[in-house]
Amino acid sequence: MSATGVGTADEKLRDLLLTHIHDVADYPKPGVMFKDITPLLADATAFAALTDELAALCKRHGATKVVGLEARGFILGAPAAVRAGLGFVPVRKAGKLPGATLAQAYELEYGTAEIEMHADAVGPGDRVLVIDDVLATGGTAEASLRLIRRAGAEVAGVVVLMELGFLPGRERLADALGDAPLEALITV
Ligand SMILES: O=P(O)(O)OC[C@H]1O[C@H](OP(=O)(O)OP(=O)(O)O)[C@H](O)[C@@H]1O
Ligand SMILES: Nc1ncnc2[nH]cnc12
Repeated sequence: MSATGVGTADEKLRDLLLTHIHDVADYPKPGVMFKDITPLLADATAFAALTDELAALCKRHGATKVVGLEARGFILGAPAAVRAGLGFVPVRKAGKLPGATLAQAYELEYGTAEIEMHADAVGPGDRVLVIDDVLATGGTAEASLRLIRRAGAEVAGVVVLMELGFLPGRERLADALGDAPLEALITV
């Protein structure tokens, strides 16, 4: 699906999801149109439909584990993992995990950030699907793929609820993805 497409969800699901994602102008900074998923989370029908779709994608992509990206990726990834019968692995912002970690720094629009994963959370034999709510610049997802590969696991793909198609996230992710798919349920 190209960045200008509508995403991989069918029309009925797309409409249900879009109805429950609210645009908030100038949050957290002037010029940003924030995509607020809290109305979707608060609607049992929409949240269940999203969880079912994400769980189906876990199975379709042959995942053995789900990685969720702090914090909204936890909210979407954890129920999908449970529904798919898979374990869930949190990738956290630096300094939040108690065990031995792998850390990966990445470039933000301005400055840098760092995420971490427990070093033994995934490994050889695992096929890991990354789930998050939004793909924007792609920096967070790209760094997560590097962590997964550094831990010795295979990347099954990246699934996001929403891709901001006017930003170059897909292009930024391309090298780290290799042959693995990037699937956005909705592209705006
Ligand atoms: O593609 P990128 O430019 O990397 O941006 C996407 C990331 O930004 C948001 O997370 P944020 O860091 O705001 O954290 P939160 O989920 O804790 O609010 C979003 O949930 C993604 O994880
Ligand atoms: N516009 C946006 N809305 C919600 N989450 C985001 N993460 C990065 N950009 C975002």
